[in-house]
Amino acid sequence: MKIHTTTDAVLVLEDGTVFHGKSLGKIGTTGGEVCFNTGMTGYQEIFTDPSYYGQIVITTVSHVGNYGVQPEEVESGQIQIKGLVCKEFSQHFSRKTAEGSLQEYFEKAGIVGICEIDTRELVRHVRDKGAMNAIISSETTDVETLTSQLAAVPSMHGLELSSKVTTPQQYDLHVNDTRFKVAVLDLGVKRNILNNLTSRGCECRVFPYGTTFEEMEQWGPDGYFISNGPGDPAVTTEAVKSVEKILAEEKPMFGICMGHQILAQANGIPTYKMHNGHRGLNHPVKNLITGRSEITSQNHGFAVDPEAVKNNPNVEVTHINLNDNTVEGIRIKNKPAFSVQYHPESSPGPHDSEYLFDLFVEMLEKEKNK
Ligand SMILES: NC(=O)CC[C@H](N)C(=O)O
Repeated sequence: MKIHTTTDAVLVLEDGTVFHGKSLGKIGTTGGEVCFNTGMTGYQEIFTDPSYYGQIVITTVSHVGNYGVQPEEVESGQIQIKGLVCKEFSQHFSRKTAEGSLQEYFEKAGIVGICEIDTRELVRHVRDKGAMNAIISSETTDVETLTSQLAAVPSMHGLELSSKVTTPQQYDLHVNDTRFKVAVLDLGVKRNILNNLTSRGCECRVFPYGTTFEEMEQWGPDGYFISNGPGDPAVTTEAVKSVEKILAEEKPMFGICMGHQILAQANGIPTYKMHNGHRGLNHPVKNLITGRSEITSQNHGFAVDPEAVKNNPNVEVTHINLNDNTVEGIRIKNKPAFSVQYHPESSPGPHDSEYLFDLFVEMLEKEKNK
């Protein structure tokens, strides 16, 4: 195995904090919003999840790269993170099915990162101070230069990013025995969400961000799926317009993460930026309908306003987060529409919540037989 040489690298946070470490991936400079993921496994799925577009990921797991990479573990066609921060970055990998090292994978994709950082200290800092922008460089360690470059990194607040990661053109996913036709509004959809739909007999037509309800409706779908995606949901307004029409026409719909935030907004419920988001595979959520709890996979930095949900006569809270009571799921009273803030497709993560895809299919069945 070819071992790549490392060089000094530096991480500069928006609040002036500086961490020194070693380079990983491509030698270069990169900026984005720092966020931390508390999962122990699943780095390739995380790095290719389009919802991470524009973000620098810190992994709290201390050892990254040790099981290499393989093509089946991608959630989209490319690496989406802007950069990686970790403690130990392993250039050696050991797994029978792995096809290459994470180092080569990053180099090929031009991804810059930094390792040999005290990630415990860094995560505590970000946890206490809240989400902020940062810059990583292995080209220069001159903090002054980097601080001035950091000023040009856009704030995640008010940033529309779905248009950057959505499919450029609509495409179809066929299944052998089509039970239902589902129109997917792609705000940055993860592959495993689509797999969960097709494996349940849903033929999907995936539409780009900005597609109107009328354009999707022409295909004659049985229901709609509104996907996850990066950026600030408050400015993902084109999707809100489509969902308002889906609701007005009483068409079945299911939304995940960004899709959940869009369904909330279509009901007049605003979103807000969290102090720190939820990112990892171990977030406890309670289903208020069944009383059962589930361990969920999460990746979001915004959430829906709990007061506005409570005061909305048309919306019911179906799931809450057991760590901080944030709203994790809603359904619309007397309409076939529901959504969750977390990721039932997991990937990576436990499969406790896959039942939500079954509920969607049951809903499609019920509506079709009406
Ligand atoms: N995974 C997602 O869909 C994330 C939604 C949104 N970008 C957020 O951070 O809250």
